[in-house]
Amino acid sequence: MTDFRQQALDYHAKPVPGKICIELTKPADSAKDLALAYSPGVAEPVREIAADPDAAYLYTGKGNSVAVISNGTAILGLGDLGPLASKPVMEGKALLFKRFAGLDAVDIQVRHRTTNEFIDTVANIADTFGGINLEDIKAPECFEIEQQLIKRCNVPVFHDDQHGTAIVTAAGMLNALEIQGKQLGQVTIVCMGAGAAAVACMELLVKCGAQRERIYMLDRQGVIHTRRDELPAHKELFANNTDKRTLDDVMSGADVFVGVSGPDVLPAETLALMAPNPVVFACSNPDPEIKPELAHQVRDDLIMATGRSDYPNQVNNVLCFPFIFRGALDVRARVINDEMKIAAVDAIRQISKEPVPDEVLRASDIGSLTFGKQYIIPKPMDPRLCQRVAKAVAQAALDSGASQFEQLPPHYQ
Ligand SMILES: O=C([O-])CC(=O)C(=O)O
Ligand SMILES: [Mg+2]
Repeated sequence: MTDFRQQALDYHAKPVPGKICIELTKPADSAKDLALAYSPGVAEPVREIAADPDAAYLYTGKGNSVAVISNGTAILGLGDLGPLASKPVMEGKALLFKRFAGLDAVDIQVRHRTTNEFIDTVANIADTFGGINLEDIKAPECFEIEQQLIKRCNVPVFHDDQHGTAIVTAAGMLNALEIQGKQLGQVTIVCMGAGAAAVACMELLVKCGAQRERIYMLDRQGVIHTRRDELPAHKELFANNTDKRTLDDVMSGADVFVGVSGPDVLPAETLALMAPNPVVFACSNPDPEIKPELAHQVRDDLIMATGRSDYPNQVNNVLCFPFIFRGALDVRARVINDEMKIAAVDAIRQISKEPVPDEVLRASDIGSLTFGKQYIIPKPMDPRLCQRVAKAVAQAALDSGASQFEQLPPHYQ
């Protein structure tokens, strides 16, 4: 374990500190090159953009760029550790944007006093980028922040921990339930955690057919029910009219557990209470709500997923955010709407049901992968994700009127 810690630190420190850098896309060797790149040549695109802001997509990197913006108030499942401490995660997101979707992401950490100050900061720089990916911002502020920024920005704004996590969770859940022979509309769901990811996951599952009355959400005080006082608006949405109060109460006979809370909060004895053939998504990062080894010891009929890459079934927003932005930016969508999110769910689901390319098996160091309990969702390095998810998202943007384009760009046709 210490060895892994050192490896992780060395990975980040050597040979140069950090995980990303900037590269030039144009020659900059001769005096002529510099005259074009900088003064006087640069004045020409300046005039074009001043006359028509859309010209920025033609003459600058705007259309291929995403800002990854955090204030460090909910870094993974680690908590509120401040803006600067979130930088490795935000650089990590930039690494993933580039590696999986060819997008140039810039990580930005914002220090602020009030929520409005954060909103103003992001709104004031948004035009620089093709899209804004909000990351690791705690609830309940994240809801207000995202809603205000969607209103104020001309480019798509997407809170990854809400919607990226929700899209991947919904895709994995629908596939897992299909394998277990259950219907989303009939299952009882326990959601441990009531933060950004929890609320968004449950909302998207409801849009996909889950029944709100069969969802039990828990925060640190236990089950969120209708007789609790002074619930914030986002918890009110999932206040259940029930006498059940504890995790054990709601886990008895439950079909699904979704953990988006913190490490080791699901005891083995509680897992044992679930209905036959349960689905357990323990998605807290980096440490899940229950260790897969322990879960499998307790029962052999479950489908288990975590947010980590070192276990089967990684339910992590990396399967979504690079591709949803790729699709959205490719058709210059103004927003990322529900139609685009559902299109991403369907595309991710479908890929895992098809034969897996050899390069994915090699990269995962696995001999074979077939749709089943150990493989409910594609691997992040599957090249089909970029082609298929981005295309589905782009098409949904066109069909739903979120894009100003009339047809898909040629590389999708
Ligand atoms: O970074 C990850 O692995 C997933 C994520 O967004 C989070 O846990 O906040
Ligand atoms: Mg996150």
